[in-house]
Amino acid sequence: MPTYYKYTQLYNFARQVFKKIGCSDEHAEQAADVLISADLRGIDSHGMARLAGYVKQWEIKRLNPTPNIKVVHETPSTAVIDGDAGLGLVVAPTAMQIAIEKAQKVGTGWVAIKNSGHFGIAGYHAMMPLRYDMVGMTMTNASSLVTPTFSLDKLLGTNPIAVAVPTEKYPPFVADLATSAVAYGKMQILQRQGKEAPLGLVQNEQGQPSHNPHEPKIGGALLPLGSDRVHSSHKGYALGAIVDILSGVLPGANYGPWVPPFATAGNTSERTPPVGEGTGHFVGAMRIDAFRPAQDFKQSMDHWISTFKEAKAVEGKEVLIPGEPERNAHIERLITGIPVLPAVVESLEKLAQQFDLEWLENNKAQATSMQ
Ligand SMILES: NC(=O)c1ccc[n+]([C@@H]2O[C@H](COP(=O)([O-])OP(=O)(O)OC[C@H]3O[C@@H](n4cnc5c(N)ncnc54)[C@H](O)[C@@H]3O)[C@@H](O)[C@H]2O)c1
Ligand SMILES: O=C(O)C[C@H](O)C(=O)O
Repeated sequence: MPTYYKYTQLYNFARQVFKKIGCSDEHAEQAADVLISADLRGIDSHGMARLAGYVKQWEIKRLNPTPNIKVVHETPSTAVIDGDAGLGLVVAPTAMQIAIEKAQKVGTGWVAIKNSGHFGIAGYHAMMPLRYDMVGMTMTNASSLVTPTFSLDKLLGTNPIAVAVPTEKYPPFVADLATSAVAYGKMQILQRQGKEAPLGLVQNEQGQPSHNPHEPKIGGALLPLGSDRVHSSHKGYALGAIVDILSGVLPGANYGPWVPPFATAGNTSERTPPVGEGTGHFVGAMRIDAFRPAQDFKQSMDHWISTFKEAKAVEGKEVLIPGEPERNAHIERLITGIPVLPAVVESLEKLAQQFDLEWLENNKAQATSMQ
């Protein structure tokens, strides 16, 4: 059974932990905001559940809490950023801010990032340009846990893509998804719950279908989006490869199996020597009015959304717009609080002890009253 916490409690706890590892106030707030947005949006795989993983990165000296994030190459519409081994949770929003400023000046901004780390949910960064009437796009490579179609080798990360599009009266369109059949974080949730994985998400060491959510740690792997060749895993493989090339090869970050493992990832071995610097991301912002008056576009987007919402649904189901489930979770969790599984509570309790924070003791009572 999960325990429910107010998002402000979790946000403050995460912020304090980031400060304890040496982050500035500004960086700690930014990093905590990305994590808590994941939990609020119902993406339990990438919120507070990952906090201990970022601390672990710092403990093994893979994370610089005081990075000098700088532009190392640029044109009016593009830049390459060196994240100085900082938290991806901070480096990616910094890069997106630069992309937005470029788009404000010349219509679009594209920023490739090297020497960064795990950036949390791609959707957070992709949504940043929305308030400027811009389309946002984000992607990142990640620890290699995914096989290319027909392979036994884990050469790709779960490499997510997110695209956020502004609207007039409807909530924005926000597609935010791993290019693997499932994000590894969802396997971690099954591991915490002691549950099996449905077939089609992982394969075992021999490349056979498996129900074991631990497979990526014991010689097996995650499958690309599509699961197998018959069901179009070659397209998931291609999408994951595109993300890896733009995020890794383009800026000079590591790519493929050289992407450094995130501390809690299934694949813990690091392939050396590296072929680039750290983990890579790619972000972009496109000003709508560089193409068409923003108001016209947003009205058409509303029409697009209403058309899809009105589509005839199969019995007992509803057609959803990408971003809708997360927005519904956000509204609900502001009221109910955020459910945290026992294994995650335990990891947070350990952090509280490690950093001499009193958070969990104080909040258990309040948490109970929210259920
Ligand atoms: N930082 C990293 O290295 C990394 C790697 C992989 C994934 N992630 C993050 O993990 C999170 C989860 O990814 P995932 O692939 O498990 O997500 P998912 O499989 O839950 O898919 C989510 C997307 O599908 C949409 N969606 C869900 N149901 C829908 C429906 N019925 N109709 C229309 N759209 C629907 C959602 O709105 C969302 O855009 C994402 O936020 C992603 O960015 C991060
Ligand atoms: O956990 C990782 O290494 C990548 C990502 O966050 C995922 O959940 O797939």
